[in-house]
Amino acid sequence: MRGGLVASARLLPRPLVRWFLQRRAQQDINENMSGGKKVKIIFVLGGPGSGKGTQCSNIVEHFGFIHLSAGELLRAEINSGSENGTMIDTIIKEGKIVPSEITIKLLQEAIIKGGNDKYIIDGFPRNEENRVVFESVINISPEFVLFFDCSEEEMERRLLGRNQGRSDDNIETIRKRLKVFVESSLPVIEYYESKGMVKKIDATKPAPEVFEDFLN
Ligand SMILES: Nc1ncnc2c1ncn2[C@@H]1O[C@H](COP(=O)(O)OP(=O)(O)O)[C@@H](O)[C@H]1O
Ligand SMILES: O=c1ccn([C@@H]2O[C@H](COP(=O)(O)OP(=O)(O)O)[C@@H](O)[C@H]2O)c(=O)[nH]1
Ligand SMILES: [Mg+2]
Repeated sequence: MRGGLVASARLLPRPLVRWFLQRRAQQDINENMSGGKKVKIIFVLGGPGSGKGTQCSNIVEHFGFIHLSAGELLRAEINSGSENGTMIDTIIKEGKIVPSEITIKLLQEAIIKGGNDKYIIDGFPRNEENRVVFESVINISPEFVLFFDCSEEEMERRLLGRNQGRSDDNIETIRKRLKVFVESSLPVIEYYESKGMVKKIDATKPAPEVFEDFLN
């Protein structure tokens, strides 16, 4: 039966399948919110190595947010041995951006599982398509967007010293990630800037000072 459904879904036009999945996602999030407060989100953006993860840990310690790192969710998906794992692994090693549907589904599941009303989403949306699909599927606008602004030399230096055994923290992939950040992620920040939603922070400073600037 399930196989039959999957086979029929393959025969349907992609826009129709996408519409159906969006309806399902909105329903799920709405059910999660029913009886509770409206879910609030903050996006945390910045180049690779700008300190997003470090500052998100500080923020959750001081405020009652749940920290969702899109990159961590994707790495967990690889490690779970899911059917998409190999594809995600290849994309991350190449420094490219995973298809929106995959990342958004993982974020949606994490929001529902979190059962909280405040989420800080780290490293997403990474391109305009991510942003548009998230808006239409999840239907929540961020309260504001934090942008950790850091020089490329400093980001490169930090990533080479991160030492977390990541397959993408090597000079070749780092250079590709920096290029993808400029070409695909900066336009997302510019979009939110045009709406007056960005809090930009100088992230080249030492981590405690960056957090101080966030608090002010
Ligand atoms: N302000 C900072 N100054 C120096 N090193 C930092 C700073 N913030 C983070 N780091 C270090 O740089 C590396 C990348 O930080 P991380 O928070 O993982 O960045 P991102 O999530 O943006 O890639 C880590 O090793 C971290 O300890
Ligand atoms: O929404 C996302 C977030 C991450 N990634 C992939 O996961 C990698 C690592 O992301 P993460 O945010 O963990 O890296 P960071 O910027 O923190 O170093 C990225 O380079 C992308 O290949 C992605 O495709 N979509
Ligand atoms: Mg990170």
